[in-house]
Amino acid sequence: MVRIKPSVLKKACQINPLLPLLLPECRTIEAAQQELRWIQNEVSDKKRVRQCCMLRARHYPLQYLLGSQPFGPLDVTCQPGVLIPRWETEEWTVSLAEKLPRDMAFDIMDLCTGTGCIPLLLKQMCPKCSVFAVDRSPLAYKLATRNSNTLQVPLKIIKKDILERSSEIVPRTVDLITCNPPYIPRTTFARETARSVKLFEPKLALLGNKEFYANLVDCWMSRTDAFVYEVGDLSQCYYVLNRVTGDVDLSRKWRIGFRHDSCGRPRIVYGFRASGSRLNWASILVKFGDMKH
Ligand SMILES: C[S@@+](CC[C@H](N)C(=O)[O-])C[C@H]1O[C@@H](n2cnc3c(N)ncnc32)[C@H](O)[C@@H]1O
Repeated sequence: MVRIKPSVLKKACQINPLLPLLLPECRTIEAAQQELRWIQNEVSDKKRVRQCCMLRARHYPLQYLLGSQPFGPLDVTCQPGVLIPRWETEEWTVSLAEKLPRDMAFDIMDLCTGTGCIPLLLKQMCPKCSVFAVDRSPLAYKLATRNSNTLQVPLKIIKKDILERSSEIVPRTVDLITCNPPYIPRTTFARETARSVKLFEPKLALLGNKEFYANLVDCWMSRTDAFVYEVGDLSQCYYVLNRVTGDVDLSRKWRIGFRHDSCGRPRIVYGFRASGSRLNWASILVKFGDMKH
């Protein structure tokens, strides 16, 4: 990472002596000023504002300090030990929610739910749906429950390891599965992950690779009509595509697409049954991404 020039630090200090503490994370004076305003808005006590800035200098995440993160129309409570919702996830979740039918009752299950941000937003925007949310972390389970209660968005929250026998999680099939699994491979974690994430966000939420996409094909596709899975790179999209096209039965029954985020990075692999579903997924997901199969 490029070091901050002494001239920038000096200029920041002249504006406000707290700004240099925010520069290591914010990088520019303008971004540091914005962040200081956010902290001052949330924290009235001057001593506490300084403490927050000192924690930021040590790369402590802003959302853990302020206690929340906007996610679409919702303000989701954040706590250490549970992944902070990302803008990339918010972007596709809002786009998906806008495409789902509002006037129909159907079932959604969000796997690896963390704060519950994805199912909370889907349920908020499609109130007739029944929405399940699953996570193996006790902290995530507690926080998703708290978010569901405080936002008054009812979810059925389940504490379970999804890589274990999936049949025991919910008693039936669902119309749609969403999932943002841990997808950063160990080999790239140390090199490519931001320091604040490496130091302060839970490894359980971050480290993973093909196992969650293998689990999708092996366990979950038989129990849903459609799925939307976040990915970290194109190899994870192609893993799912190749597993489906390499299997005569799956290949005949399923359509698969990829979606990029607004920065042009691969972000989603999604799929739906070609026929026989309660909902017309081909028309719902028609402009969600690019069909590959
Ligand atoms: C990348 S985070 C996503 C959190 C949230 N959905 C979001 O988008 O902000 C992955 C989540 O998966 C959970 N997790 C990891 N392994 C799991 C497993 N085997 N079964 C269920 N949940 C798991 C972690 O606890 C974490 O909350």
